[in-house]
This record gives sequence, C-alpha cells and structure tokens, in this order.
Amino acid sequence: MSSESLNTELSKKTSFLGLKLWVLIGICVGAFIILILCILSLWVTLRRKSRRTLDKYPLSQIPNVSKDITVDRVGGQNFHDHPESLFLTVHDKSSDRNSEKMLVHLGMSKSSDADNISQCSSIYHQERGCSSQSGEEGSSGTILKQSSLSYGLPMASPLIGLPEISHLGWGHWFTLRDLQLATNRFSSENVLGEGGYGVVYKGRLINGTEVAVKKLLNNMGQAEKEFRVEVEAIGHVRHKNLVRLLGYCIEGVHRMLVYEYVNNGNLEQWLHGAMRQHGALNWEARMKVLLGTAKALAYLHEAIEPKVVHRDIKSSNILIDNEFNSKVSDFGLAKLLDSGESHITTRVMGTFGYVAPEYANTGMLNEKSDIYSFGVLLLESVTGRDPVDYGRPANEVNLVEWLKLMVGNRRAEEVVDPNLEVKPATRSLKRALLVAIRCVDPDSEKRPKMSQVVQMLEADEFPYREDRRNRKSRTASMEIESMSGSADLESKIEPSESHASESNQRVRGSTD
Ligand SMILES: Nc1ncnc2c1ncn2[C@@H]1O[C@H](COP(=O)(O)OP(=O)(O)OP(=O)(O)O)[C@@H](O)[C@H]1O
Repeated sequence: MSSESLNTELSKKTSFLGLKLWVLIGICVGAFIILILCILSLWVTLRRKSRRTLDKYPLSQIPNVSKDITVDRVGGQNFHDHPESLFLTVHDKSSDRNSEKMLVHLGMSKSSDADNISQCSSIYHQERGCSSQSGEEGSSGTILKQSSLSYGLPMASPLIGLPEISHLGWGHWFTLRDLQLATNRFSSENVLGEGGYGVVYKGRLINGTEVAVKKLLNNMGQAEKEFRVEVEAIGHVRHKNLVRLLGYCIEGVHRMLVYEYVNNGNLEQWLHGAMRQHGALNWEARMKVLLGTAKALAYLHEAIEPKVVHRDIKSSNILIDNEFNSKVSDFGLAKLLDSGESHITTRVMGTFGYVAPEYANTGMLNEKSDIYSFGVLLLESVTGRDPVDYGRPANEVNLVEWLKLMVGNRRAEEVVDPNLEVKPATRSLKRALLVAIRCVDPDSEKRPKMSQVVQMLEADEFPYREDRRNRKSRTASMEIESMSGSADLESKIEPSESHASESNQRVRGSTD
C-alpha cells in the first residue's frame, strides 16, 4: 500500500463519534499507556506497603504478630541476646487475642499483683496514671488512648499532624527523608552529643515538634541490638520521668530512634560540665531530679511486666527539662526480667563507678543493680563529685568508699557540694545520705525497693525509723553486719535519740 492510500485510509471518518481513524488509534494507544502506568504504580505502592509491614514485625511492638513471639527466651537468656530469634519466629498475622497477648507481654502493668497495686496507687497515681487503671503511664498505645479519654485528658500528642499511615501501635514510623528534613540533613550544627552507640541530633518534625534523633552507628550488629533493646524497653511505656520514644526509622542500613527533645541538658552537664555556667544546680532542683529518677525506676521495676532493668543509670543519662523534671534516657543496655526471675546472668555492662559490685563480680543482674547505681547518682548529686575521680587523694578516688569513711567518722555534714550557694537543711542532707547509703549497701538484698526510696525521699520525717531499728536488730542477731554495711553507718547519720523519740511521738500523735 502506498503512503498516499494509507493516508486516505487513516483520514477516513469512523462510526465512533465520527472521529478519524488515526485519531481513534492515537486515543487507544494513549489509553493503553495510561493503563499500564496505573497498574505499575499500584504494584509499586503495594510492594512498598507489604515490605514495610514485614520490616515492622521483628520489632515485636506491632500488634497482630504471631503468638510464637512469646517464646522469647533462648537458652535462658533474654531475647535481646538473640535478636535473630525474633526474625525466625514472627511470621503471622492477626487475631485480637494475639494482640492482647502481646500487649500484656510487652509491658502492661501487673494488675493482678495486689502488692504492686497498692504501691501503684501510692506512687503512680500522684503522677497521673497508675499503669493498670489510669492516665498515661504504663500502657500500650491502645490502652493509653482509652484511659486518656476516660480521664478526659487532652490528647495533645507530639505526633499529631504526621501522616496517619506511618503510625505504629505506640509511635511513628519515620522515613529517612523525614529525619533528613527534620535535622537539616544531619547537619553538624544540630549535633547534641555523641554516645557510645551513635550521634544524637536535634530536629524539628514537619508538625513543629522538636525531637532528638539518635543515629546509631553502623557497627556490625551492635546498632541493631541497641535499636531493638530501646524499642523493646521503652517504645510502649509512658512515664513523666522517662524520655519518650516517639518512633523510629529503619531504612537500608540506617537505624534511628526519635525521642522527645529534652531542653535543659543532663545531670552530668549540670553537676560537672557545660551547664554549670548557668550557676550551680540548687539543692531543691537536685532533689527534684533525683526524686523523678527514683519514680521512673520504681515504675520500670515494679509497675510493668516484664520489669525493665536499665543497667546504665548515670548522670549523663538523666535528662532535665526546663522545670527540672528528670527524664531517664538511653535504654540501649536495658534488660527485661519476667516476674519469677530473680536475676539473669549477662555480660557485665554499664559505666565504671556506677556498677553494683555483685553484678560486676558475677554478671548476675536484677533491679538491685539499678538501685545501687541510683545510690551513686544520689551521692554524686549531694557531693558534686564524680563517682570515680583519679584526680583526688587515694582515699577519695572512689566516691562511695570516701562517703562511707566520712559518715563513719561522723563528718556527714562536710560532704556536701562546696559549689552549692545555699547549703541544704541538715535534715534534708541526712535524709539524702541515708537513702544513698542504703542503696549502695554491698548486700543487694538489703537495698530498698525503688518505691521505698521514693517514699523515703518524699517523707517529711526521717525515713523509716522503725524499719531501721528492725533492720538493725535483725542484722545483729544474724551477726553478719560488717562495717561496710549500711546499718552501722545509718546510726552515724541518725539524729539523737531524744530528738528521734520526740518526733516519733509527734508522728504517732498526729495519726491517733
Ligand atoms: N531526648 C534527648 N533530648 C535532648 N538531648 C538528648 C536526648 N537524648 C540524648 N541527648 C543528649 O545527646 C548526647 C548523647 O547521648 P547518648 O545517650 O547517646 O550518650 P551518652 O549518655 O552521653 O553516652 P553513653 O554512650 O556513655 O551512654 C547527650 O549529651 C545527651 O544529653
């Protein structure tokens, strides 16, 4: 066929709307191309979605995962030591029952534990939220919503205004691009600090929320482990004195954690570092920070199941907001402990000077180890000294030993931080020392629980006078008290007996 006759054929009008043949062919080809493009883009979107869902499973924070995941022990170890076990076991779907199971498993309160409920009501209610019944604390995202509503609390959330599609059960799934935008491409100007496992950047999300983004170092599995542990330990919990994990980013080799931004430095900076330029932290602020820290630990140890042992309580991990509320951070070394487990045996990790002696010596870990570290933190705050300071005379290098020496020589009043402009009231100083000495008792069994520490720090009266007597007589009868134990030292801090009985009477009088 010649080109002329082809032209004539193509220019002929068809019966379809009287369009010419070549126009009709053009429309058909165009429509076909558009159809192919639509199918392609639909396929890409679906693939992305399904990859995301798959990626999310291993973190075990996501509802609808297999019940297999409750088998979280491998050879008696926490599954953090074997994160691969999660990858192997999680492959399932959906049943409401399983979701519930996950919530219980991953950190709902021990509502059946009567003992705990009473502590819960005495301590956690004050913070607006006993985990089992109220408020924000101790809940999964789902429970949080219900309880917040039932309390008529405002639902203000740092995540409002972010794409719905990226909401996890408890937080937000960020893309690398989201976080690049938030941190000005991880610019050095935004660096807040660098820890052992990564660099922390300040950022601002598209909804205006200020955040801290921890970009974990890509160090052969360690980042992955730290990442999982943090998500596992604090992703689903809420407490006023715990830094809130808002979400995370997993993309390629990148692992990032996104936290609420805490704007007033950390305790280490206030006691020994850059924040000192604002003046020495006063006594009341120190005690407020310590009390908040004690409450956070009481919550982790006693109000949730499995309990969380932080393992790295130290001043640089206590963030401070502008009202001097403390926010415990850095859960990269945390371990979860089921009820019924008295301890786990694990590699000794932590920071020199804060690690409990029994854990350092045997690797046997439980919450008592955090309590020891808390005692060191309290002594550090009272004295303004580092837990270990080689710049000092030999008998002062180790803070705990020096403190015991000073108290043993009845020189307790001399240990207070010389930088404090206003010295604390004697009663308040002694209370803090007494609590600290109990917490660093070499016998871990004799250390108080964190809920007791909270009560002691909050008490107006000298703490637990009766209890202390009982402890002393019990210990004496067992004839195992050593000079380094706390009971002997406590008597050196205690006010005189006449004063003691006077105040006891006063307390009794007021309760009769
Ligand atoms: N949510 C946050 N808000 C504000 N600053 C933060 C936040 N999280 C961490 N930082 C700061 O970032 C810095 C690094 O913190 P990171 O917890 O990674 O390490 P570190 O505690 O200093 O060291 P280590 O690795 O020994 O624990 C610290 O100065 C810390 O105060």
